Amino acid sequence: MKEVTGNPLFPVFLQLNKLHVLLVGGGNVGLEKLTALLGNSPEATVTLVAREISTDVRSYVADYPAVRLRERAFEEADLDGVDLVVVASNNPQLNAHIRNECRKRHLLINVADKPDLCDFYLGSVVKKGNLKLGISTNGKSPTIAKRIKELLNDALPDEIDETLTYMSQLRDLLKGDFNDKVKALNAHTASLLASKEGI
Ligand SMILES: C[C@@]1(CC(=O)O)C2=NC(=C\c3[nH]c(c(CCC(=O)O)c3CC(=O)O)Cc3[nH]c(c(CC(=O)O)c3CCC(=O)O)/C=C3\N/C(=C\2)[C@@H](CCC(=O)O)[C@]3(C)CC(=O)O)/[C@H]1CCC(=O)O
Ligand SMILES: NC(=O)c1ccc[n+]([C@@H]2O[C@H](COP(=O)([O-])OP(=O)(O)OC[C@H]3O[C@@H](n4cnc5c(N)ncnc54)[C@H](O)[C@@H]3O)[C@@H](O)[C@H]2O)c1
Repeated sequence: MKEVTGNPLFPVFLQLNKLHVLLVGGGNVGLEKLTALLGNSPEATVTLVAREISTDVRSYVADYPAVRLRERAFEEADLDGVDLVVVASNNPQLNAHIRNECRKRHLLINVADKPDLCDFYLGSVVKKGNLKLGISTNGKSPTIAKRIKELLNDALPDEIDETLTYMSQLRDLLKGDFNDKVKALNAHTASLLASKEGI
């Protein structure tokens, strides 16, 4: 069916542990974005460039050896060799400049709190072991995204990760062709929606 609601966002889950992220800005918002990146992908390579890097950022990255700090102004060469760009500076002209440079290089960019300058948004994240849910409100209300995260965090049992591990083992054990496997896996999980306890 054709999308008619005016929400064009396409969700993906990036293997950030294999990618190099440039983060520009080392203040409060820079720290928020850094926490979001490394909280999900502790092994991500992140280069943080900022004129001033806060002490909070410095103490946070102490546990992340793959983070490189560069305390200086942004330079265009910072975009060389990176896969993704996140900007959290307090300088609107700089934000717009980096956004334009990224467009020329076909690099995807997020400018914190500036939806018009973003190719992608960060989402609210629910994590239960191998289960990860990304929540977006299409930029309408990050506060509601946060509330939905809290709601789902409480609603989903922690044991769901055991179920995922069990299902993964079961999949490896199943014989037969692809269709038979899918049927068996569906049969095993058919009752899960019936009760929350079942998960
Ligand atoms: C999910 C999360 C991830 C993260 O930031 O890591 C995130 N914002 C979070 C929180 C949050 N941000 C703001 C508040 C204050 C309350 C409020 O203003 O609503 C709160 C709530 C709080 O902190 O309690 C301020 C704010 N944010 C944006 C604007 C501009 C605008 O809306 O126009 C303004 C106003 C700035 C101003 O007034 O100047 C824009 C964006 N923020 C997004 C993501 C993207 C859309 C995500 C979506 O579709 O839902 C988008 C479009 C771009 C982006 O930044 O990626 C994180 C959830 C934290 C969690 O899960 O706990
Ligand atoms: N702090 C918040 O909660 C909040 C909320 C909503 C919006 N914002 C907006 O987000 C932006 C960032 O907020 P913040 O609190 O992190 O600001 P901040 O002043 O703490 O940090 C800004 C960072 O940008 C860096 N920077 C500035 N010019 C630079 C350059 N040319 N090259 C490299 N780095 C440069 C600074 O050195 C600093 O590290 C601001 O525009 C602010 O208005 C902040």
